Amino acid sequence: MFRSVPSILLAQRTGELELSQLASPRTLAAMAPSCGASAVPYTLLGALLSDGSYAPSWPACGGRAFLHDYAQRGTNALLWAGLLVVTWVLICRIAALLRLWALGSRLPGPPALLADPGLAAVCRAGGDITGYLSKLHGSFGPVVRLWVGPSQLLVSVKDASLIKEILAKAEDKLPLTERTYNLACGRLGLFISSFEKVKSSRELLEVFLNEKLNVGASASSFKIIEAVLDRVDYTTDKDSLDCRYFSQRMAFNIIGAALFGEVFFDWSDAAAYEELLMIVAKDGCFWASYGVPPFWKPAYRKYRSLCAKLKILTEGIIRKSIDQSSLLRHNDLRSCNKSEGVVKGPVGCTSLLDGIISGRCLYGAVEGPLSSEEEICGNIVGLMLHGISASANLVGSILTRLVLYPKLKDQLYADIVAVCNRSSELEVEDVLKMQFLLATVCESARLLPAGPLLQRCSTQHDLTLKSSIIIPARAALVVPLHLVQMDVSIWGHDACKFNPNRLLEKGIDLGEILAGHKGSNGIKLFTDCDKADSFLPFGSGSRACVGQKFAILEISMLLASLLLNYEVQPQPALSKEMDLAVDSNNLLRHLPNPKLILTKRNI
Ligand code: HEM
Repeated sequence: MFRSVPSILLAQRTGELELSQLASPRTLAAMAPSCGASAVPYTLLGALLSDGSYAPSWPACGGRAFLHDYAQRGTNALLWAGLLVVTWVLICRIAALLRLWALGSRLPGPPALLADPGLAAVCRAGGDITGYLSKLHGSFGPVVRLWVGPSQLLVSVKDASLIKEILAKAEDKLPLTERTYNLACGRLGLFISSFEKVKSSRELLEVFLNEKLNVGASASSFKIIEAVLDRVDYTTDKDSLDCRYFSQRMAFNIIGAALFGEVFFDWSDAAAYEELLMIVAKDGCFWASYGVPPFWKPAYRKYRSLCAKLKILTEGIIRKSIDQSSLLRHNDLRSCNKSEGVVKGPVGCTSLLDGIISGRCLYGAVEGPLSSEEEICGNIVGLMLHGISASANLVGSILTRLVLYPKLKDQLYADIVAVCNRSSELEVEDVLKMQFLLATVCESARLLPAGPLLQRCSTQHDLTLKSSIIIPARAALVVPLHLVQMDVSIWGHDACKFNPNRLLEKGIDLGEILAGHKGSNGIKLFTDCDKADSFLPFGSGSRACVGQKFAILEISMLLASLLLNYEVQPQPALSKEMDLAVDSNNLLRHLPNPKLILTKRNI
């Protein structure tokens, strides 16, 4: 058998070498008598520590052989180490895959093929995932597993108590969600997969969002809503407004003003920013679904350049907002010094951004999750993307109902007028008393969740549920929101019907619940456990929406101001189309996009 070069050299040193064992002419050359009899050191350390007895031939001959051999051995060692690492990674991957298959196949679901053909067909046709999951839950029960690919397991859960447990235990978001936000926003501390990493950013944001709704801030909150209404854009069509576009404008201005303060209203790039945000929000998930970013595709490169523009515009408005806040703070300081000598704390923040910056310091003097400038910019873009699309969706559905059901509009108007004192300005406390209005916003959110599936996962650990079901780590957990929030066994025979009164239970004060809510785990609006666990438009548990209270109250404030100041009607020509959207049981078959006419009320 061949011997390795090191063993030959070792043999050479010990004098046991036989010529027949020489492996190559190069080794022979290395051992030629002309190189002198002194032994070549075996290691580099040996060479350095040697007494120099081989010096006459080193480096001319033995030295070269030694270096050659040393390089060869070094390369071999590196290759071996690399091979061992790759083998180890592969073994771990295969073990994890086998484990996933073993645990996954214990869950009920269609026969385990590597990728479920039914789901693939539904996705290819851009079809109804909820309908497909509904059929599977009918056949397999409240927990169903599906193979999306050989290493991708999807587990859908429909039972109220299991959902509660899962949403509390599965603390991570799907890596795809993080990739989507990262692609669009750059580095950010919110919306990322790992709960551990997002925890403190969530808490900080919640504090500032709730602070915006503080009693002291209430007047300025309504000023924002009034400014938003003043900006209702009649330029495209003076007589009517496209409902979807109007809702988007409202949401854009509310979230923008909350984040950047009133400077947002004078921003000349606002329209371009809104357009960019909408494009980026639409395509983000598609591009993030590529495992390797498709740099070779011109459409992808265009998307990246739009994201870069979005970032530049965001940095611009952040700078404006910071300038305005420092000016205001400077003026405040001067007036405070003159009057009482007291300086305002972060409660006096003019915008959410101002709050975030003064709470954590923009320039990294305080280390923390929201401390880097880049991260603040990323978080702001993320909040704009998520907040605007989710809020616009909800505002749009409520406005549609207002024009579809004139009775609802009258009821809401009566509720608003009964509470507010026309002689003084509206305040947040007033809205907290408008029970029917709050119930309308929440019931609309129940019927039209922001997306069809609530998604979670546990990236590190398997989830063991009380019912001894084990869900393997990294499986995508989904809750089909339409099925759960319109489940007849929980919500009654009128589960699909719009009925705000279901939230107005005896002894329940929605305003009190909302005002008292401080945590970040979701608000409990129902006393019935199953209903509370199945009401998930804002999610629930460890990753529940931190903007829930803010969104419900801001949207209620917007509607209160809108209905108080304007008469909202559908465009007459479209009334027939509206009728077609509602069936004989008064159920909305699909959400149309009506044109609205707003007429200023004579107050
Ligand atoms: C009608 C409006 C909104 C709806 C329907 C909505 C809905 C949701 C939903 C379903 C989630 C995922 C929850 C879960 O996985 O359990 C979420 C997360 C989140 N929402 Fe909202 N949201 C709205 C408005 C807002 C606003 C206005 C903000 C802030 C300005 C906000 C901030 C967040 C944040 C930061 C998260 C991520 C939490 C995390 O990853 O830990 N949301 N939202």
